[in-house]
Amino acid sequence: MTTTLEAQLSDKLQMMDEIKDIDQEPLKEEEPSNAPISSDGTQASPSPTASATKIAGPEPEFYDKAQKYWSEVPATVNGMLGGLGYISAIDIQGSNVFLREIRVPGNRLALDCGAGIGRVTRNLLIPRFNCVDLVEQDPAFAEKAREYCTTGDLGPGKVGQIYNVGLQRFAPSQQYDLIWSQWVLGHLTDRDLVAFFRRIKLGLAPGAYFCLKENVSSSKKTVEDKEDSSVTRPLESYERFLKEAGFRIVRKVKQQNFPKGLFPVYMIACKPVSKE
Ligand SMILES: C[S@@+](CC[C@H](N)C(=O)[O-])C[C@H]1O[C@@H](n2cnc3c(N)ncnc32)[C@H](O)[C@@H]1O
Repeated sequence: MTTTLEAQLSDKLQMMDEIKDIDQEPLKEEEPSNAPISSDGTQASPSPTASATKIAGPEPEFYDKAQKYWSEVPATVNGMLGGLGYISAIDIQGSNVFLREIRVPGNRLALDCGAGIGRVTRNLLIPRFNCVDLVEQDPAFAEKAREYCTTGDLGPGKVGQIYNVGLQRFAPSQQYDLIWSQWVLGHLTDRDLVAFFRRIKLGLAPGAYFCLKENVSSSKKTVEDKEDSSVTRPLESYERFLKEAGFRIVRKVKQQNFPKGLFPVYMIACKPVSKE
């Protein structure tokens, strides 16, 4: 099993399997269903409705494999970053500069998508927002996030709902001042990604941003990682899918100062076309 991000990335670079987009059909949305963990962190499984949701084609395998992969990863910052825990501070610094530049209008409530143990919530979002909700598919990470984001001087009040569900089934039930999604969208199929973007749009308060931060491929092709069951898309794919879902891109910045040999990482801030 690949243990470090460096190793994973070199695997990916070696493979450089140039694959077609997983699903290019017109997009039909699945019924989403969220299962929040209660504020004491006790409940951690999808609702019966959610688990009854069926996805056609090869997708269940794609999601099941990712779930299995992450279930074997330690619930630590190092685990979240594939062994490159030391890049966390640089990453957060880049994100902070990005958020400062776009000037997020509100500071009431934010959402962290694919939150893992809450590394982004704790270091980027909690200092800026009164309350942060999280979405994370792995139950152990979701449990850990509650602890990681409420210990020390952080206090319990800053973490709201933790939704233990895959983003492919998540639909926001609140209006957020910022929705942040980092290093997770490669785990969604193209079809689910666009459907997710459409649902996320409905969870934005007036003037709010949806931001994504993702690896992108250096070529114009999507690169597949069979081990963690993810894809690394070209930047153009994210731009196209955002547009297709009704977003306009407000700012796009490449993360600086990451170690050499990694995929380029981009931050994109966008707003719904119809709302502004
Ligand atoms: C590379 S980690 C990033 C975690 C966090 N965003 C960060 O930057 O520290 C990827 C996370 O995405 C989660 N994940 C994978 N597939 C997912 C899905 N379909 N829906 C929601 N989360 C998912 C994994 O469980 C893992 O916690």
